Amino acid sequence: MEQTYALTAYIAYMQNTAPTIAFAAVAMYVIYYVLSLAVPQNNDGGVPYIPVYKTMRWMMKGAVGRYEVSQKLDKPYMGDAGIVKAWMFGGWAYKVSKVEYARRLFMQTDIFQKVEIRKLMPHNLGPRVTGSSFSFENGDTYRGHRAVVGPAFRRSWPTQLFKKPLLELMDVIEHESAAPLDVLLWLRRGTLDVLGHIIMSYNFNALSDPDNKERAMYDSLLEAMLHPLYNMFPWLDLFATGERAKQWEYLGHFHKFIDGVIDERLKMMDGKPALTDDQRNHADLLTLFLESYLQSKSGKVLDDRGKQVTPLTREQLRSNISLFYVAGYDTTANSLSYVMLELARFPAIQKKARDIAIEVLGDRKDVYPSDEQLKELGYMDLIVKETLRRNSILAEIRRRLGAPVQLGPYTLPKDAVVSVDTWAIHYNPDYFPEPDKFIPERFSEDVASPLKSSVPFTFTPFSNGSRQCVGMKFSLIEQRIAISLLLLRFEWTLPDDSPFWGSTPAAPAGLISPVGLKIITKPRF
Ligand code: HEM
Repeated sequence: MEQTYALTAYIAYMQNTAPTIAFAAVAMYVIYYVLSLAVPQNNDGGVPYIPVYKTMRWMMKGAVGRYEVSQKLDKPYMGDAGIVKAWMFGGWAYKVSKVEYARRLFMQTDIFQKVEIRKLMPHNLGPRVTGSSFSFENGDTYRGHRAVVGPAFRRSWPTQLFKKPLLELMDVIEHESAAPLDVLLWLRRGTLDVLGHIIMSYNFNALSDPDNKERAMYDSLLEAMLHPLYNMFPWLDLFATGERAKQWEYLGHFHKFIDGVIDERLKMMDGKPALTDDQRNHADLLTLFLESYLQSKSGKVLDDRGKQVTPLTREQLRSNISLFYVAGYDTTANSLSYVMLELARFPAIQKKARDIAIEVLGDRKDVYPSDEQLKELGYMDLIVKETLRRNSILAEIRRRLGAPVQLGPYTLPKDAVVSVDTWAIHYNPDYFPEPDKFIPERFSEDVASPLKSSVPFTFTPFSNGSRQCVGMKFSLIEQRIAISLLLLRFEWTLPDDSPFWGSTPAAPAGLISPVGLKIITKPRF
């Protein structure tokens, strides 16, 4: 009887206290976890670090601007070390701002390897979009992808390829010019229509049909990929609900959509004779990519070391096409938005550029550059370069260490994630004198140009070395044409009360874009 009583008392005691014990255990674990985040292990020789709560606070601030983050958060912690570590992708990652460290990251590709982001964040939605595509592979797998994907980008880019969507963009901007233009919105739609056309002759109708389902899904997916909170704590995707759960569904739709286009094109191309040079000049990227894929199936494609390439799987074909969209869409739209912003802030440079466009193309509404005329519009490239120096779209160019690396007094451990901090370098007065000034001529080939930048590996909006952006030429040509047309068709300025006169609100990380930018556009004809 006594024993039964003791047992009942013990069970009652446990029932009352078990939740408390469990809660205490969880709380202790959380405290331990937070502390372990806050103080990184010193296994690198004492690289300075940014406390987690500070990074979190800045990430949660919304559109504060990358310049502010760089100057007020990164710079003070980095000091003279030229390196700092901060919490990202669920762990501590390094950022470097010394040109010597950056040079090694770009050139020593055997050690500074591309981050295979699917392995780093296995539960996260972002890496599923671009899957096993060549941007996230290393070694032989990368070489195989590159051999098949490369020819689609190593081609001429006739101006006619861009004509229809870019002229449509100008007409839409004219139509919208009664009120200040939501620059990012319309340039994103315009560049998506260019991309759809050039990648796989698909018309998203992003300019003419704002409700297009594919575009809306695709925009939402991109937003999901770059969400700072999910990139800081990737495991949150295990508990995706609401909008995030919907974005997981969009991923399935998007993959199915790309698969459908590939199937149809393969059916059309399989067994057909090889393309002529003229057909190749006017073909879309998908055609060139699949031509090369079909050749790899007959064992005709060799990588840069002369090794026969294993044909890509269907999933890899789809992943590479998805990558072209992800890599080429917002990057160019954001860059063009910043060009409009900088030329609004600096009307004398806008006028100089317009005079050049008029001299080359004539002062009429209905002009469009020929391939020959495009060569004479090189000043637009200087504007794009200076714009990208001041507003680098990819704030960080990231690698993972295949072996321990000595950088100055520090030894970074194998597997550490290291990135080049483009904003810190682009605003360093040792590399770019008077960095706050907007001076396109610093990128001129003329040695007498003022404040010329001449230190190698310091201007890297498109990265550097063998992993430099493959779409750079394509993007520069698209921007050269778009800027010339904008200058001919419009004059533009910032509203008097625009916050962009004094600062540049933008997302603090990920792809940098001028959030909320409005510009007054005045048609010239
Ligand atoms: C202003 C526009 C653009 C900017 C600023 C930009 C910037 C970059 C940067 C910084 C990289 C990273 C390379 C690295 O990790 O070292 C990259 C890679 C890449 N970009 Fe671009 N990009 C732009 C436009 C485009 C366009 C239009 C396309 C294609 C349609 C494109 C396709 C790619 C691809 C496929 C890669 C992966 C290359 C590799 O991993 O080897 N990009 N880009």
